[in-house]
Amino acid sequence: MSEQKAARILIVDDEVHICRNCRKILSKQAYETEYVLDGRSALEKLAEKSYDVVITDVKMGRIGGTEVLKWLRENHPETMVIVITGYASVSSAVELMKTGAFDYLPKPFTPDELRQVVADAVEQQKIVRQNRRLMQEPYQHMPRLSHQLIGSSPQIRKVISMIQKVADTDATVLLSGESGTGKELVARAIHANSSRHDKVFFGVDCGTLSGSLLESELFGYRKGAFTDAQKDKSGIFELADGGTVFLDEISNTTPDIQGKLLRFLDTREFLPLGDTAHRRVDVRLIFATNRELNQMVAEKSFREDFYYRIYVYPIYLPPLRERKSDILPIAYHFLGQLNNQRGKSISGFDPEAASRLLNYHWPGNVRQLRNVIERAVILCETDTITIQDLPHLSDIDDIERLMECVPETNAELIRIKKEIRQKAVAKVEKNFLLNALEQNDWNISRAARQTGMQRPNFQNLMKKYGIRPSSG
Ligand SMILES: Nc1ncnc2c1ncn2[C@@H]1O[C@H](COP(=O)(O)OP(=O)(O)OP(=O)(O)O)[C@@H](O)[C@H]1O
Repeated sequence: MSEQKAARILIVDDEVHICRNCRKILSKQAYETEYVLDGRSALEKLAEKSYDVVITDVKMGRIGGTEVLKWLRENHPETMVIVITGYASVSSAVELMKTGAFDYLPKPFTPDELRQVVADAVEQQKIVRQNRRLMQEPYQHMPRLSHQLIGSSPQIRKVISMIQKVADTDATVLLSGESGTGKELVARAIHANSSRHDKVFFGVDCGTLSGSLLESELFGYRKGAFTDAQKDKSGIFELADGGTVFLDEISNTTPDIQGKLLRFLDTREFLPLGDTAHRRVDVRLIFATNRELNQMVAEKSFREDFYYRIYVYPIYLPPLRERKSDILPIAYHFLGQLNNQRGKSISGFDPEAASRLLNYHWPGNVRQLRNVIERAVILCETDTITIQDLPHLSDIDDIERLMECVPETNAELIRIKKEIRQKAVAKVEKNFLLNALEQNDWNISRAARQTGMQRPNFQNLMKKYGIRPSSG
């Protein structure tokens, strides 16, 4: 089912007003809904066509929710089942969850509760489907993309289309995005798809070279230009004649270098240190930054004239957490590579591991994803990666990594503070719930009472963190 199309939902309940109400609430969400009033009709419908989510009452005549669930588990294991139960029969709902229901809704429930549980089920189902597809045919499902750029989110499609449009021009490109989002990969893709593809591609990390060293690396020097210049040395621009030079971390250059690059961009001429004759070369330039250059211009820490000269064709690489649908395809891509490298034949991720990958924050973006998969491939002893093989994706690691961040802007500071707060609170709330439940043999009422919290609130908190009674 495509992401645009709404999910198809079947409601099964012998109380017609419940069916109608559910239908009314869910139709507003652009879901396609149908209802039937008994288990037998439900099984007939389910045999006719497939549904993404089935919401079923437990007790209904001869064929109840248990039978519907059992039939679905055997025949359509990917359909998510939500069980509606009367308060008294919560324990049977819990039993049903142990046999594979996605969640349960105690009666009476509010429209918001229904919407939330259905949205969660639809989301979970997407993950399960995408994961299964990728597990069965990892490569056939990869769209054909330029230069190994994996992903099919709208954002990555836009990047690819921008690469295709600009590659075969000589336009200067400015790539921006957080660390590890794929800026260098995009620079290489531009080069590989340009008429310069059989010429050299030079990547220069401006962040690691000091001003004078960077200058001599880029422009070269003549013997005697400075004390250590024992002989002439060609610079990168000269060596890259006909090709592409990728200048990474351009925000780290001095105003002096920026001025020289500005002149070079205007004329494609440069003067090696200690020389008197200008050289002219044919080089395409691609710049990258993980800082907000316009802000640096406003703060006068980046030259404005240079900024406008390089801001010709900007391409923004969004962080991985903002294009979640790319996570699993990229993960499977790395898994394939690493299987080959390490002589393993791991077929994929189990649903829980896939969910963890999808819901993680990925501060280090695709680079971090690759490292995580590499570690998982090393740790994995079966043919499927489980969360045991993803030990570093825990909340604590996440919080610690956030605490190491050095925000560069106020907006970033606010975002990071908010994330630390949310994750830390989530960690404490989960500890609180698990501790109370464990002390009370997973009896929710007793656990709630012991902590002094209302049972429904306690239960809502459990739901928020996906803590199910069956976990006990
Ligand atoms: N869409 C993608 N598909 C496949 N691999 C990707 C993708 N994006 C990034 N990668 C891989 O992720 C790693 C990091 O990417 P890259 O070095 O291009 O990031 P970057 O933005 O240049 O990082 P930095 O700012 O730290 O230099 C590389 O191994 C790269 O091949």
